[in-house]
Amino acid sequence: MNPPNQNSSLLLKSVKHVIAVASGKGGVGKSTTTVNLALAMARTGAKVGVLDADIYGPSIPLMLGIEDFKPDAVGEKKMTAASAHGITAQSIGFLINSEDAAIWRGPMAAGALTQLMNETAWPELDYLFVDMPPGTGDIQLTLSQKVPLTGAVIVTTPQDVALSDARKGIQMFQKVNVPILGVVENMSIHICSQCNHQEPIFGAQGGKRTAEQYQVPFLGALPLQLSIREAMDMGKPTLVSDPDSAISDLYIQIANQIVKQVAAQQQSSVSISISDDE
Ligand SMILES: Nc1ncnc2c1ncn2[C@@H]1O[C@H](COP(=O)(O)OP(=O)(O)OP(=O)(O)O)[C@@H](O)[C@H]1O
Repeated sequence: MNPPNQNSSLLLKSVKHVIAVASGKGGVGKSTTTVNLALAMARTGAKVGVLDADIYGPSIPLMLGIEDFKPDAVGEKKMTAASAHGITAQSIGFLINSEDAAIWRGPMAAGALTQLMNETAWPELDYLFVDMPPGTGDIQLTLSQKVPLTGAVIVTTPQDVALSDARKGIQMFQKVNVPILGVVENMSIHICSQCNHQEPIFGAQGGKRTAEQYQVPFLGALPLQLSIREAMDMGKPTLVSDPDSAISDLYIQIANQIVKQVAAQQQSSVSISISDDE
């Protein structure tokens, strides 16, 4: 058996683990979840970065309040990344106009993204989260093959249309031997900011059922809550604006689950390589 993702053509020497965050469907809260999980992980003392590879809607500069950042050259071939709230961030949005990128064909977009990853002067990082473009087409497939991924986290909402796309995402990563670290169910339940009434607007437990169906870990659920959106729009994600809240705690729990899954993957790929050598 082959070690996971052995065809990766990019090697990031300063980055220990690269984690893709993907969703089959757009708008399910992939970027929001990526940013908050990265900040949650940084709170545990890990060195964390985020790469915004969502060419159709690079939103991480806005979410981290760093829209005006412009990378500087480092030597002849590399460029700096931004830093915000204790994490490192690089975005396709710092370099190109998203309206131009939206019409790029698959190979061009995948080429630009792998170049962005390779030509950034990343500091030493324990985890680099890659906010993938939504969907499971050529761009996503090429990225999953070219980037040396430790694993993928799938973000979904609980309704059927999002779940069916999330399943396609799981299948895509499995096809290229990228381990699924788990499924996060976002917008799981709506909590009213006035009366705290809880309502499963998009259905209940769909992400959990999908994880069970594919026998991959269920990492946790996040509510649909006004404060999460408001914090993001201000460039101060919940982990920054309200670090001791129940919501921040949920992100921290999910981040801890991811750390555990990464460790489990490392162990299983070590044992796969050992048995390969025999
Ligand atoms: N749990 C949540 N509660 C409230 N609002 C949320 C939640 N998650 C995301 N949002 C909001 O939903 C909108 C879409 O989120 P986001 O941009 O993270 O989605 P996405 O899946 O990355 O979208 P795209 O695929 O278009 O890039 C944003 O306005 C964000 O603030």
